[in-house]
Amino acid sequence: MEIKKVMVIGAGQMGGGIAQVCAQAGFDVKLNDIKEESFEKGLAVITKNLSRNVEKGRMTEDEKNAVLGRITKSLDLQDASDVDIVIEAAVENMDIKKSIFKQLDGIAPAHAILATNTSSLPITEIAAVTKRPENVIGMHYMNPVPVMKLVEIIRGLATSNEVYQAVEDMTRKLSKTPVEVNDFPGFVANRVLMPMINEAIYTLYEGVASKEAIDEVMKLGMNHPMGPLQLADFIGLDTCLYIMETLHEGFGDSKYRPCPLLRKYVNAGWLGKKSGRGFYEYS
Ligand SMILES: CC(=O)CC(=O)SCCNC(=O)CCNC(=O)[C@H](O)C(C)(C)COP(=O)(O)OP(=O)(O)OC[C@H]1O[C@@H](n2cnc3c(N)ncnc32)[C@H](O)[C@@H]1OP(=O)(O)O
Ligand SMILES: NC(=O)C1=CN([C@@H]2O[C@H](COP(=O)(O)OP(=O)(O)OC[C@H]3O[C@@H](n4cnc5c(N)ncnc54)[C@H](OP(=O)(O)O)[C@@H]3O)[C@@H](O)[C@H]2O)C=CC1
Repeated sequence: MEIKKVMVIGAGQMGGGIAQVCAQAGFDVKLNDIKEESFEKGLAVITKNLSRNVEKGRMTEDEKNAVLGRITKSLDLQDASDVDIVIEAAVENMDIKKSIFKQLDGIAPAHAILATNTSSLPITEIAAVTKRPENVIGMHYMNPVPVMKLVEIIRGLATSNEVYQAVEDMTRKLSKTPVEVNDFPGFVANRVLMPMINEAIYTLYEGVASKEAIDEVMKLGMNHPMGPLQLADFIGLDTCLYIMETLHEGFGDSKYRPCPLLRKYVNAGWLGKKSGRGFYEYS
């Protein structure tokens, strides 16, 4: 199965990054969002990232323009009618993802792979709303996508070997490293990472230390590139909360209960870096 044409759904921090790395690897990419404004915002970030590559001498102006030329705007899911793979990176909400996959199933060609960048939601449940569960798979990129090497590839219960292989081959073409995991809430990355972030939030909530001190301990003591609260802001506090809820509900174990402070911040609209305020403030 050869993949040439790609559609990415959601032009946010992840969708924009996925579109960028696909276009850089030579794939034709349709970048879809519900709002034109969100598409433009996503494209502006991609342009800025590519311009930085030009400034650093890693790419010529012509190469940058060629990459941008491979990305086209889409505001309509009907544009999936001629693609080989769709990579969905809309918001982390099961109802929204199910609605998108149901529609895509009626639009995308029969051979097309329907992949999701979900950070935690069960692939098998998303696949079940389609008539092609064998073509549905998790393709979980890490943030920031242009920098991070890992793609966690998650097989749903019915995912075919051929589809798994095609997604693994595509991952290598993007110069990233695939790691295969099975379909359990949070997969591996967020099963391990997110309880640590949630515990750091509890540590702040219970007054054990200041936010700066908690981040400093983990950066200097464990050599993490970012402290857990800074990382939570970077990921998006809404996404962190959705992931904790998925773990809590999926395993039914109280050890995954989201910290009330995390919920409070999300309810306040403090979503982290993307909204200008989370544990820290951003200008
Ligand atoms: C929630 C999920 O489902 C899964 C997840 O993604 S969890 C999150 C996983 N990601 C992480 O844990 C990231 C942790 N943080 C880091 O690795 C680093 O802090 C970082 C790579 C983000 C920044 O690195 P840094 O050394 O502090 O900063 P900086 O020197 O500015 O950047 C390093 C490089 O990354 C690039 N970069 C940084 N942020 C970027 C972004 N948002 N987009 C594109 N490129 C970026 C910079 O241009 C720079 O490139 P060069 O060295 O080639 O010039
Ligand atoms: N943040 C992270 O570190 C990581 C996130 N993920 C996953 O990637 C996905 C996206 O996260 P992220 O990029 O951070 O989120 P963002 O909030 O940055 O982006 C989501 C984008 O999807 C758009 N969108 C919402 N609903 C639809 C829809 N029905 N159709 C098309 N576009 C839609 C939003 O538009 P608008 O703004 O107009 O509502 C927004 O542009 C989530 O599933 C998340 O769990 C995976 C790995 C890491």
